[in-house]
Amino acid sequence: MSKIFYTKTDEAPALATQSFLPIVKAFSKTADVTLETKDISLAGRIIANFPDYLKEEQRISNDLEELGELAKKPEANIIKLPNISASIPQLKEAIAELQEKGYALPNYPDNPSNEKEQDVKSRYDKIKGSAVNPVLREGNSDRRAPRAVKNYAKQNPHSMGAWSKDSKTHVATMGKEDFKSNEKSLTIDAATKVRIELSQEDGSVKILKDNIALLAGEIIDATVMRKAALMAFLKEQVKDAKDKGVLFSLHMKATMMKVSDPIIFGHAVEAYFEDVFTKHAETFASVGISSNDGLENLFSKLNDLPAAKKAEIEKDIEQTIENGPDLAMVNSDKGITNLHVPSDIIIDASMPAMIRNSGKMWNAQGNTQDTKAIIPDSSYADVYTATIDFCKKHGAFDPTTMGTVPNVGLMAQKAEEYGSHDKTFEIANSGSVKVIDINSNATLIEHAVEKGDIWRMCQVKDAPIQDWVKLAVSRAKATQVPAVFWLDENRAHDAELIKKVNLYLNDHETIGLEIKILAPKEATEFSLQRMKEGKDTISVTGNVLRDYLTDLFPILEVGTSAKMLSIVPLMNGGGLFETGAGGSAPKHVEQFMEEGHLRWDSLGEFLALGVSLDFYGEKNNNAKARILGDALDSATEKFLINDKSPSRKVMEIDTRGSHFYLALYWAEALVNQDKSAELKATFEKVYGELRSKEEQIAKELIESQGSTKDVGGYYLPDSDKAAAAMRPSQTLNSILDAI
Ligand SMILES: NC(=O)C1=CN([C@@H]2O[C@H](COP(=O)(O)OP(=O)(O)OC[C@H]3O[C@@H](n4cnc5c(N)ncnc54)[C@H](OP(=O)(O)O)[C@@H]3O)[C@@H](O)[C@H]2O)C=CC1
Ligand SMILES: O=C(O)CCC(=O)C(=O)O
Ligand SMILES: [Mg+2]
Repeated sequence: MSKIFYTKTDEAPALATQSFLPIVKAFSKTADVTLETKDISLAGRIIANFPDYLKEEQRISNDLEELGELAKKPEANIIKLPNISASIPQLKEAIAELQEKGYALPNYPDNPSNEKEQDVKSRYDKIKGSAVNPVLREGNSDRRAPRAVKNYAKQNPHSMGAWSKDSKTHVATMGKEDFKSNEKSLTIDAATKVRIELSQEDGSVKILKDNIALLAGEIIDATVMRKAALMAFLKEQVKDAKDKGVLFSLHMKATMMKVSDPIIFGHAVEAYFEDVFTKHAETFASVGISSNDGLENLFSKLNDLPAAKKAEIEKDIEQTIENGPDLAMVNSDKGITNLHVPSDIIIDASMPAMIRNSGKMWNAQGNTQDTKAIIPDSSYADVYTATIDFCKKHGAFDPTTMGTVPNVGLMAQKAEEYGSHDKTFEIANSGSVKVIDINSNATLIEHAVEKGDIWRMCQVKDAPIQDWVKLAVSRAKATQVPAVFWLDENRAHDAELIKKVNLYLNDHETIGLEIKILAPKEATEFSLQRMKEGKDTISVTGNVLRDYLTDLFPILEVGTSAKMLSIVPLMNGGGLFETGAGGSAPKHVEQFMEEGHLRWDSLGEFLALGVSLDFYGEKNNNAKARILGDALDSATEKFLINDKSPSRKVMEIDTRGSHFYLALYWAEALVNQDKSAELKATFEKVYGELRSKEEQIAKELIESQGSTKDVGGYYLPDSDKAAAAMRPSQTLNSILDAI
């Protein structure tokens, strides 16, 4: 019999699971639904990949690999919570925590000097960054705010910072010699294999990657970001931010674009701290400081130096900050800047948060200030420029009246940038990079490159494109809302995609539907204008815009992307149900440790479980599972109407209290249905008890707050301690245990 696979992940969502999963298990049991947990946490993935270093009893199965295989089967039914896409500093922290817990794992070798270290590094590099989503996402993405969520936001609008016409906030982007401007693209006629090679100036040839299999109809693109142009751009921005008196802030995605963006981040650190890096180049090299890992790592490595040297460097850094433009802060109280950790500022969440906050970010004094948002590559920067310009002109959006922009995103089978991880290279020697067809020996794409340039290739297969067009048409039909393909005919890759979109639209009945193709800037303006007028518009986008827009619009519309329904209809018939569109909210864990209050909003989990149960019922002919799913949907609506989402403040309802109310309403809905007398009878008792003890349970849950919490670890918490911390109401626990 098939099962629902529920993922164990990291940080706030993993804590929330400790409280929510016991409820889900207790309820599902009554409908003969089997649930199994799979560990895709960062710690779990590390442990699973190093069995040869570990004791027998420490070894665990490779759950990600198993789920990846399952995702290709029609019976797949996976509930996927957000997991950490680890930057190098996070990966190193996780390794250190595991070593401390007795796992004899090797250190991450920054500069491997032998084969063994090379093997260790390549295993860790597979775990690093966005390593889970591309494996599980064997389908395209359908993300939207359900009607109940929109209605809730209209009645309970979140705060929106006012915008002023003379805000100095702006986006700075390269526009030349970047990934967008240097892109070349073509569609492959017949299946073949290609290799990527670097012809170096001394005449020698270095193979960067061999035997890349391409299918007929596959689109490939390749491009290069030039280091010299990037450095000149970044230095200009440092100066300009100082001149204009705005915050210097860098926005990119070092997690998802795990090869290119940490390098770009490192260049920004070096551009800002140019004097420091020039003066101390040798010292930095001697202790293995890499600008790519950020300031936090730099400061910790200074401890390996003699005290006087350390003090001298710290003073130079302080001086540079004092003389330079103000830096945007991640945490002003703790002195954590935008340049501390590459994974701290992730563009999909950071730009909308800034736009929601009047276009301001935090400065070192803990005040908000206008900002220069630096987005080096110009591929999608226009979207934010257009949004900022729109807010300057029209003022902030009004959540009580604005429309919605759902998304249909192309991402199946490592589409587009998801497939670039193993085809992105920091160029070691000047020359030219060529993509060569192994069968015909023809050069398909060629770029002249210099040392330090970042070259990358992406691919997108034909079948996912067909599936994406089909999904877009079906959403447009289901909602009768205009659908816009965000594609720019002047961009090489998009021009290839446009040909296919026009071709595959012919496969569908589209009479009466409004379907457009607009470049990202125009698509943003079109959608924002409609949104302001209370009208809805479907955005149909490639992979990166899928990521950006499914935080941007939800954060403006409903305050957070945690409330999104996030479905991935898998191409082979299964279902992957993601929980919201946000990340793993590290800030929330910090608050939980300090104050015992967790403000993770599990609405995404509730929505995902609802569709997963429904899907389960349909696939397994299990009527009770569908009743359970329907009841959960009604419960979620009531939950929203009664506003039982976690509060941000300690001693008010938190994640655990919100789960209790969901259970209460879920039981109530099962009592109120008439399709299954058996379920009704079971839940009459449960509901009666939950209702009569509501006050007692709510009190026990609140009283457990207000003190520090210890769950025995960050990346690998102690599951007994975490369960105890997340299930503090004995009254609730015993009712659930009795189901
Ligand atoms: N699908 C996945 O697996 C994803 C994973 N990630 C990973 O998550 C980590 C953290 O990423 P980051 O960019 O900081 O993004 P997060 O989404 O974790 O955090 C940004 C902010 O979003 C809000 N938020 C997100 N989810 C919730 C929720 N359920 N309830 C309440 N508020 C929420 C909070 O903002 P506020 O304070 O404004 O309320 C939060 O501080 C990274 O490792 C990243 O790679 C990121 C995105 C998706
Ligand atoms: O894969 C990742 O690292 C993050 C993905 C993400 O942010 C998203 O899917 O919205
Ligand atoms: Mg995202």
